[in-house]
Amino acid sequence: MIVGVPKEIKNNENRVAITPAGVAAFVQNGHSVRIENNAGLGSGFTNEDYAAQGAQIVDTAAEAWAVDMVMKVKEPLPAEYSYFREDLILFTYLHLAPEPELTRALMEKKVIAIAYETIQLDNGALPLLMPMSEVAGRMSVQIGAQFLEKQYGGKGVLLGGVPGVPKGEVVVIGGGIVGTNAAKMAVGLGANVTIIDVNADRLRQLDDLFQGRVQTLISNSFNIANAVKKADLLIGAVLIPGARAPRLVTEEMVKNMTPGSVIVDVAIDQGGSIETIDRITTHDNPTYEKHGVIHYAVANMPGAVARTSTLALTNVTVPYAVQLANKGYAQAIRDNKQLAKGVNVIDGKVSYKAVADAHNLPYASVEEVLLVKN
Ligand SMILES: NC(=O)C1=CN([C@@H]2O[C@H](COP(=O)(O)OP(=O)(O)OC[C@H]3O[C@@H](n4cnc5c(N)ncnc54)[C@H](O)[C@@H]3O)[C@@H](O)[C@H]2O)C=CC1
Ligand SMILES: CC(=O)C(=O)O
Repeated sequence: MIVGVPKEIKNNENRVAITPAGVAAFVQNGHSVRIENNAGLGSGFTNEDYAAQGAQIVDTAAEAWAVDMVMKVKEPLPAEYSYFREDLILFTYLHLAPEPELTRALMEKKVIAIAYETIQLDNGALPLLMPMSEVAGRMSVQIGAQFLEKQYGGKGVLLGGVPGVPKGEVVVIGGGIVGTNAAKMAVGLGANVTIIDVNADRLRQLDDLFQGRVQTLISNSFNIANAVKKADLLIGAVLIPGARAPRLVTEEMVKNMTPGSVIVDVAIDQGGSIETIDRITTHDNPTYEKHGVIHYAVANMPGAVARTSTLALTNVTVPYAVQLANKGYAQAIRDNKQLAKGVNVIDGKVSYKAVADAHNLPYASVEEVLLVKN
């Protein structure tokens, strides 16, 4: 199989879908890899590093897309839709629930679209989302701390406080991977931390993990309203796999926050969990202000720490990609239930229920589609 790796084109997206070690893994398994010129530079990998492992460096995105399987980091942008074609395997983050146009384009061109973020283990874990959630969770607190500084428009609160002065209040909604990593950083800085989750068992685990150093609260609108009101830094970290994020924080709740507070909605890639977040922001222009509160809604946070993120991401994606290349997509999906959960669009049909529901489209299970197709 020929595997292609285009250069990422999203704003300040410095990650790349493969490292030289990944090229070596494909080549050892008898495959060829085409990498777009300088695709790895943002993560510290040169053309020569890739070529030394047997990759072919190509000058244009078109050449990197003219392959059997494309590996990317972020969802394709409209400028890339023209590269879609029937039976192309696309392996990347897709986040289709808030992306009707991309969903339609993948369906129309009958791309086999496999989303990193919905590959799921039997215990419910999302192994290809996890490393980027670890990164974004940790970043959310350092970003929030920065925007709380006066020169960035914040209220001038130091999250850890100092002796004799109240600590900052950090409220995290969603106690999964992002939420836990955010809480670790916030506790480390000495802030008062509240974690809100809908899953009482998860709250028990967090209470154990943090040994009573965080306040846990069950998720309901009463608890959320009270917690949001006192938050200096509010972090949105909820997820229902594949689905549009639930809007848990209303505009009224945001109006009750004190001016200069900061919201970092990490869940923006699934459409966002805060009512006043009405746009995706970029690393170039990461915030806007509404009701006196700073809103941060960057959908590719890990792109800013690309060296760490590329290594962490490719550690987990490449083994699945090698399975797809070795067996072909149909056999790989049949053999691996976890990988099958990643298939969001196949043969023009939506094969992930939450995505079909988000767009009011018919759903067809991947097994059904494969039976008819082959
Ligand atoms: N903006 C960015 O650059 C990045 C965004 N993300 C996104 O962050 C979000 C969170 O990801 P993970 O932590 O990995 O997910 P996760 O599945 O580990 O955690 C989500 C948590 O949300 C909780 N939850 C669900 N509904 C809830 C409700 N109504 N109230 C309170 N809690 C609720 C779940 O019980 C779970 O504990 C996802 O949308 C993910 O794609 C991840 C990495 C980078
Ligand atoms: C998860 C995701 O979309 C990202 O890392 O950019």
